[in-house]
Amino acid sequence: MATPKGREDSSSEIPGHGWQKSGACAERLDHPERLEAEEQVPDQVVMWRKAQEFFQTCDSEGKGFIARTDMQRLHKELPLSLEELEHVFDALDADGNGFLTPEEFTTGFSHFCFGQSSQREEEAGKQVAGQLQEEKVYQSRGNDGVEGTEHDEEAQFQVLMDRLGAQKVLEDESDVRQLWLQLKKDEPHLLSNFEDLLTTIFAQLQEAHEQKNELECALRKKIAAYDEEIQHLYEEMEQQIKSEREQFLLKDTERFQARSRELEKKLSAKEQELERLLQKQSRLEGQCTALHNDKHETKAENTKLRLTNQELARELERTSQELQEAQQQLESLQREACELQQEKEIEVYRVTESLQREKSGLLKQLDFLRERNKHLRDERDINFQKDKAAKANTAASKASRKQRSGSVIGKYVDGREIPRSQSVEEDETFGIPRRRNSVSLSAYLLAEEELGTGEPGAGLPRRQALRRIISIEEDPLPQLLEGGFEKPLSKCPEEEEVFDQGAEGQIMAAPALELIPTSPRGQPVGKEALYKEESIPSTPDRLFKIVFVGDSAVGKTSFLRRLCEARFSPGMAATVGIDYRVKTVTVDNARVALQLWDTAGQERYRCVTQQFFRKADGVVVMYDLTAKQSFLSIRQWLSSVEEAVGDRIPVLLLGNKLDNEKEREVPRGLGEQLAKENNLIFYECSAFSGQNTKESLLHLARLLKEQEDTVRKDTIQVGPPAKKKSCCG
Ligand SMILES: Nc1nc2c(ncn2[C@@H]2O[C@H](COP(=O)(O)OP(=O)(O)OP(=O)(O)O)[C@@H](O)[C@H]2O)c(=O)[nH]1
Ligand SMILES: [Ca+2]
Ligand SMILES: [Mg+2]
Repeated sequence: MATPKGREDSSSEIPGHGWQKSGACAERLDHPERLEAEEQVPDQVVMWRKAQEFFQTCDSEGKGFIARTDMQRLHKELPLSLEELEHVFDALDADGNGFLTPEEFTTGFSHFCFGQSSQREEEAGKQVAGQLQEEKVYQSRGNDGVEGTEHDEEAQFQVLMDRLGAQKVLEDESDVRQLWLQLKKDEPHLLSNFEDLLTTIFAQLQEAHEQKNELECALRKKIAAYDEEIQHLYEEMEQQIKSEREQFLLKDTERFQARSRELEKKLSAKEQELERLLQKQSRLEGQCTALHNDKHETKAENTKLRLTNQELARELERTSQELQEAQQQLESLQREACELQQEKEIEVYRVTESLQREKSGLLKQLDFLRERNKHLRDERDINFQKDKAAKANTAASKASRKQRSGSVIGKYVDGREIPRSQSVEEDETFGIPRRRNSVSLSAYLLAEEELGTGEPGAGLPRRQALRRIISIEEDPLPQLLEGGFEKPLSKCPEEEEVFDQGAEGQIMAAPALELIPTSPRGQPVGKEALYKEESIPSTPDRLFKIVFVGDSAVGKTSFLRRLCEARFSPGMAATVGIDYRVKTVTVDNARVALQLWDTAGQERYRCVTQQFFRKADGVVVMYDLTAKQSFLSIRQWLSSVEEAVGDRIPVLLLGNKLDNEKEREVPRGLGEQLAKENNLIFYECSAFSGQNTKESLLHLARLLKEQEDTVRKDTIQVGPPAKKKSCCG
């Protein structure tokens, strides 16, 4: 729509509800000098005013913006259809948010107007150019005629189209050409309107097109911006994602690393566990193989043991059979031994009987001879006797001070003086243990000795020697106990003289009998002592043989005398060969008979004493604690005992003469140490005072009894419990 050239000035402020001074207009108002410059151009201000009126028309509620529906109100004001108004709204809504701000409205409107006017100027220029062209064309056409007319119309139409710039907006011009030509023919007066309309439309279209282009380019820009933004955002997003991812990866890596570390730890733990399990498995396998081998070995051992067991069982069976046979033989032998023993005893009693008869015969003869003697005795004899008695006393006292001569008993040991009793020969024949039989022999022998003063040594008259038979102290025979001998004994004390065939062969009258210590009953003290202890003599439960050894003069004989007769005789004669006593003691309610063998300490009798060790059950080794040499010989005695009997029998070490403390040469500790080294029983004692004489021997007797009990237990354990049977019934 061509707008009037004239311009109105509008110097008035445009009050606006929401109106902004925008763009050029705002500039004009701020700079009035410009306004003059522009008074020449009032159109735009008019347009501006128009625009303001339109905006207010649309924004009747005064919201400050126009919505689509408000735009419809312009329908009355403007010759535009609703669609066109829509187009216009879209064209004006630069930011496409569905609302028109005052800026968008005025910008769009002024654009439209200004664009129009500039366009118009352009168009005007073009028009002029177009007219010029037409004139030319017309000039040229003028030459062509009718054809030329159509051609002209076409050209006109083309010119019009060109002028309108339809090429840009119209794809197909045929309809318009047709309409134009139609109008040109039918209604040429409308042609200008039509052309105007076309112009407007084309302008608008063009504008729309431009706007569209602008929009497109704005859009493109926007899009570009958006794209850029999106790109930017995208990049940011990318960055973020990347950083996120990196973080995530980092975290993930860390987590992964942590996890992998954890897993590594777990793995290493598992590996260690596995290692341990493998070791354990190998150990267990080792144990298993070891057990397996053990099992085999055990099996093999088991079979071996089973076989051994079977062999042992057979062996045991055989042994028990042999044991039974041995026991039967033992029983038969014991029976035989008992029978033999009884025969022996009967024999012994018979011999004793015969001996007694002989003795009583001899005694009678003796008495008879004495009677005779008494009558025959003259003064010479009496003088001689006195001299002899005096000499004998001095000799006896000298003898006890100097080396002593053999004991009385020793004379008999040579066998020269007394025929060996039959029983002794028989004993050797039957090999029966000599103990019992040696009792009869030695009882006989002892009886000899006892008859004297009890002081062997200075020769005892034969008479007293004989009397000793009467007082058989050990194991008195039953009929003897009927007191068959008391009578001759009681007679003995009046008899002072007894001949004695000493080992040296000299005959000496015995000193007056008053020397002989006798008990009130006129018996030698020893016998009484014996009775005291054995109120009711009975067969002892046990019988042990004990041998006394030690250097000469240590006090063996004195010890035995103290023990058996409870008395001490100073100035004892040295023992010759062997001497023997029996002492019965009670140990733990058992009666134990001790055969005490007294040996001679002097070197020259060593061979005799040696042979007596063989059958010993126990040995007593004695030294004199006032004579060091006698202690030094103990080791020698011990070795000869060991040689003879080994170390299987108990040995009692006695340090004698404890009463003589002031002359002690051997300290107690030495004796204890020696005893400890050789596992001996040790006591210090005194035959003189009797200290420790019984205790030491009781200790030895108890040890012997315990040893025998142990041996018995073992024997009984081996075979079936044999019936308990004493040998002599
Ligand atoms: N002080 C004292 N003297 C004693 C003791 N025991 C013996 N005697 C004396 O020592 C001397 C020797 O005594 P015997 O008993 O004959 O010695 P032994 O060991 O029998 O000597 P042999 O028969 O030669 O082996 C005698 O003079 C005794 O009186 C004692 O305990 N104390
Ligand atoms: Ca808008
Ligand atoms: Mg002696």
